[in-house]
Amino acid sequence: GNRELVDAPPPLPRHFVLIVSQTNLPDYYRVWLDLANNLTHLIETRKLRDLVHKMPVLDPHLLSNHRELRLAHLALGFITMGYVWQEGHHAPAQILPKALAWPFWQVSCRLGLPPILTYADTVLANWKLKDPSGNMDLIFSFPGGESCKGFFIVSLLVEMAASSGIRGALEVMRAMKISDLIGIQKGLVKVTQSLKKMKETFKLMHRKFKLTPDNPMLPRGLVYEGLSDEPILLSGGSAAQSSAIQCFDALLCIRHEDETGKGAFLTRMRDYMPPAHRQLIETLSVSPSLRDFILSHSSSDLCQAFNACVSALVDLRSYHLNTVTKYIIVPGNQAPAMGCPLRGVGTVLNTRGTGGSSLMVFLKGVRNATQKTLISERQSVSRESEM
Ligand code: HEM
Repeated sequence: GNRELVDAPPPLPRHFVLIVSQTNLPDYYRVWLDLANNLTHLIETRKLRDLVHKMPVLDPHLLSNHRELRLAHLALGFITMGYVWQEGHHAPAQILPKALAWPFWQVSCRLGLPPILTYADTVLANWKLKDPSGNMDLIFSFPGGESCKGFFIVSLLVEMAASSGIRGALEVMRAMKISDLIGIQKGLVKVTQSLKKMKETFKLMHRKFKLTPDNPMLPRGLVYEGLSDEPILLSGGSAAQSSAIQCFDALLCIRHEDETGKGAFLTRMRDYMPPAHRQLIETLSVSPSLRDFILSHSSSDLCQAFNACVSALVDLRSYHLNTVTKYIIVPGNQAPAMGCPLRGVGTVLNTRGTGGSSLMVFLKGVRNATQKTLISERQSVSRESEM
């Protein structure tokens, strides 16, 4: 099972095992699932584009619920990525045929997601249980075999480790409303533990997973036939679209806005998240500031709990930075042209030609902004003396 991929997969929480993922659509959509299920083979034998050209334009109206829509988005997103990149880096498709573009667009509108493969597709919606003991498998895969699978499954395990932290964040907000200092502290401890678990889980990412998570150049974007004559530029799936980390940033009042555009990039990534996730981040961001609350209540326990939480997020980002260095920046460790195409049709941060320096500046900037949110002894003491 997943044991081949990861050293010691953590057991799945019970509530997770009880969720059965959607893997089927009404029979009318069989052609989508046939293509998506055989994607690796169809890309490797270069048959996918021809089959897409023969595909009928299906009406997405028979998709009746959220889960079917998410599965359809995932399938159409995979087929789209395969279609665009079938011939490799140097010959990406510029026009998405109507049989793909039209239903993908409609499904995306109903979900409030962009018509491109997102992190919410490849990581959050692309798993199924392989056996009752909780081993997971992907629903759809790209060429790139175990690397591709390992990358998605480990990302999913990291997200699962974040779930108790999201609950902790909500507990903090609730406790703050009624000035329950112990409640805030308990919630923060939960978030800290979750961030530590995320980092531990992240370590399951093997160096042998070779992939290109950055976006290759498709500077002119993609024309969605029948929908827009102008090419549309969208970002590729990236863990920067993970809503969990942005929720923690919002809770801990970590601000990334500055002249380098980091904040704008991270805010833009919210457009690639499911609307309910985006909404939660926005609600947390406009809530009264937890940091100011803590500064105004001279409780050293609370200060410590807050700082432990921020430090755990700094640690997670430092670990991520090191991983990125090993995967992307270190020369000679470039992924093969047709690795795992977790790619978009626009550029996010151009790592090519700069030796990855702009990427490192970005990631370090994000980490440093996190660090700056720590409450220093001087700040807490000066507030105390004001009181
Ligand atoms: C080998 C594994 C990974 C690599 C090579 C990698 C690479 C990158 C790159 C290149 C970026 C810059 C933004 C972009 O180009 O889209 C980024 C950002 C980001 N990644 Fe990863 N990533 C990996 C795994 C993960 C995992 C498992 C997570 C956890 C969910 C994660 C969370 C993030 C976040 C939150 C950002 C936005 C910057 C921030 O908020 O700190 N990454 N990553």
